[in-house]
Amino acid sequence: MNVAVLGAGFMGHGIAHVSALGGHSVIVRDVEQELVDEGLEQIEANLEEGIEREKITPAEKEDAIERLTGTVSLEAAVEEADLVIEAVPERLDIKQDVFADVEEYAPDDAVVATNTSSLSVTEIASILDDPSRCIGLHFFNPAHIMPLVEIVVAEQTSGETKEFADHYVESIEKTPTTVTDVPGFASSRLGAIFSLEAIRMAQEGVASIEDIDETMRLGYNLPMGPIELVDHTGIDVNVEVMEYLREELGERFKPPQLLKRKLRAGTLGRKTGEGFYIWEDGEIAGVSDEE
Ligand SMILES: NC(=O)c1ccc[n+]([C@@H]2O[C@H](COP(=O)([O-])OP(=O)(O)OC[C@H]3O[C@@H](n4cnc5c(N)ncnc54)[C@H](O)[C@@H]3O)[C@@H](O)[C@H]2O)c1
Repeated sequence: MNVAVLGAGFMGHGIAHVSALGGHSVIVRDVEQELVDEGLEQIEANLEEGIEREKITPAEKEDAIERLTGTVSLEAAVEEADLVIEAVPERLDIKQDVFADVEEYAPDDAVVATNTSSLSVTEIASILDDPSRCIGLHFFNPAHIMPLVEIVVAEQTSGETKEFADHYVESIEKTPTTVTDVPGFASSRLGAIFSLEAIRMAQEGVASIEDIDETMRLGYNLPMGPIELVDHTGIDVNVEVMEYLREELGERFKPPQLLKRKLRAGTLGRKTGEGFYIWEDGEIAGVSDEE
């Protein structure tokens, strides 16, 4: 199928990567050519790493690269799409603007999916003339490695759209879970509360961020501690998710001051090289001294 991925950032390039490896023709769209190019370069680097780790063969990499193109034109990206997946910033107005444009240029029967981690899919879909073709496809970061896709069924989603989404997730060899469209779905709601409490504990001096993360890694057999996870997924994205959950579900989701300070300073975690930790080449290289 033809897949259009809108946004070539962290999630967008990962979704494009797995879609191309799954045998689909993929067009990635971002607002500037430089961002498109960076996304495509990142996919190539991640595919190369896949070869080094013996997850894919060099031929699979070449085939995936051949199926991938990039553009800054929304029309060119979606005009022949069977499936459009948006991975633009986590703001209702931006996502709705994007969907309104998609409806103008995409075929009438294209499925329109959002990778929102917390917004209401039902509300995003409401901008469409035909919201029955909208669904949530919630990938996890990094999308080319994480095996789960939460399929979020909006109030308006048709059975046909859900079936199409199941089929797509299967084609990219991910495991789907299905959730109804409630704030934070199953994953972000629980994940946010976990990270929030960890940051509050660091703020109160209960333990260092490294010790909090180490405790959860070793004590609960997690691959990553809850504060490291915030750096990994992006402090800006986390604050937006927490603010939304706070509005919908209550004060227990209020972002801690320490997290907001980092947002204001522009130290957003792995993607800017510093958050709670210092990051070099995607790995933790130390702890930020701004604690
Ligand atoms: N980062 C995560 O861990 C994670 C996990 C799951 C879901 N998500 C969700 O995925 C979405 C994207 O997050 P991200 O971390 O990839 O953000 P990001 O900032 O890395 O990427 C967003 C990209 O969208 C581009 N963009 C902005 N407006 C656009 C438009 N109109 N058309 C096309 N591109 C546009 C930006 O230039 C940027 O490159 C958000 O909804 C987020 O909640 C994020």
